[in-house]
Amino acid sequence: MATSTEPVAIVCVGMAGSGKTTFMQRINAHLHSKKEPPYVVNLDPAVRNVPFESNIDIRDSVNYKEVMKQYNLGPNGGILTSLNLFATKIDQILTLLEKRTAPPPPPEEGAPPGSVKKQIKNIIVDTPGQIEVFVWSASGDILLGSLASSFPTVIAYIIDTPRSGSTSTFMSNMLYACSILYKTKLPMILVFNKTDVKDASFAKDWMTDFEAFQAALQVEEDGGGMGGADGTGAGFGQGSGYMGSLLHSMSLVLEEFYKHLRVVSVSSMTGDGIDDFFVAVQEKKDEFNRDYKPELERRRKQRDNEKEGKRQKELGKLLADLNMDNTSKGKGKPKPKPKKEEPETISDMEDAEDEDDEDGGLVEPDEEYEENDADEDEDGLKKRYQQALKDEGAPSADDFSFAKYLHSSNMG
Ligand SMILES: Nc1nc2c(ncn2[C@@H]2O[C@H](COP(=O)(O)OP(=O)(O)OP(=O)(O)O)[C@@H](O)[C@H]2O)c(=O)[nH]1
Repeated sequence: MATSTEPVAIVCVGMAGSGKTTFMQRINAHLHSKKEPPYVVNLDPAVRNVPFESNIDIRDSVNYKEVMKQYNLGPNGGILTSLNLFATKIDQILTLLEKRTAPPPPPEEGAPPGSVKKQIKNIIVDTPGQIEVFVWSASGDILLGSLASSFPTVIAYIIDTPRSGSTSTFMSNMLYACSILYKTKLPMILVFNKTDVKDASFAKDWMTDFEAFQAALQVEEDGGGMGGADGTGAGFGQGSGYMGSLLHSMSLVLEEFYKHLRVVSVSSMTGDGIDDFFVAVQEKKDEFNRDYKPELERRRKQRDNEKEGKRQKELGKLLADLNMDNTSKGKGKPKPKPKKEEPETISDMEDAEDEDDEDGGLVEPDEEYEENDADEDEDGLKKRYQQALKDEGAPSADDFSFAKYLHSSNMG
């Protein structure tokens, strides 16, 4: 059962330049000032300098430049492959996180009050600016999924407020956030950053008041511009009715999506709004435990059942290959192997080799196998197979003797 001391994982996601790293630095400093130092994880392999100390840094285990050189990749491929390599260590990472965030042992008698260790309550995670590389990759899935299966996990989507000033750039950002929410299926906080440059109240209004968004849209249409790259609304679309009606429809569609979000405005530069952000984290943590966790557990159970079904199927196939199933029971001899035609061409030969490979290296039982088999109890054999097919736990002594038995019968 969830407790309020249970650590929460905050994953910072956002477009390049939105201020993720500066925001990470700010919340890190904030937590330190509250004497609640967080556990810091950096998942951006391409970042040059991180202005804070990380407890786990992807760059310590994967050299992004080397990965690019070795696999002949571009920058995005390099980040993706680095994340893939890092994701293979997820078990070790989780073990470490669980160990570090566990409640400390009770203090020894007479220990000075300052020496008592505090439990880590926040894990903060920085991600690459190439959102799609992280959110839409298998490794991102593994990293986020594993984190969420161990800790309440919250996505902080960082938005560059000054660059979201026009209705179209604002809408693009919201659609991106929407896709992340549906892909990760984790609670999300929208963090409007850089509010020292531009106040985010306009964005809050647009999200809560449909009329306000429509009015802004009208002003932009009348002004003949539908949002330029600078976020000011100049230069793109030139007031085309198409853009206006698309944005209008989008705002209606997104109304439902907005209800699931918590919005905060902060300045990573000045520290404004950071307290608000942590209130939002607490709310979303409770929401995770209430709504998301049962769904996660349901999905995990479903996956386990599917895995078990597959395992049983494999077992059936294996026994059928060895002619150990009920249909062959009592018949004594395994089915004779059909005589293969001599290959006439190279491709025939390759096909024949492929067919052999499909057996997974298992050869048909021969006469000697059959003799050995007579002594072998079928049920016992099934059990041993089941044991061998289990993907967890160390192999038993039985497994080794059975492997030896299989090996010798194949060699015979
Ligand atoms: N004025 C202002 N500038 C900010 C704020 N937060 C970040 N910046 C600036 O925005 C720029 C980008 O910030 P970063 O923290 O490097 O952004 P990022 O999202 O980590 O960028 P990538 O690492 O490329 O993904 C830097 O020049 C920061 O100084 C803020 O709250 N206010």
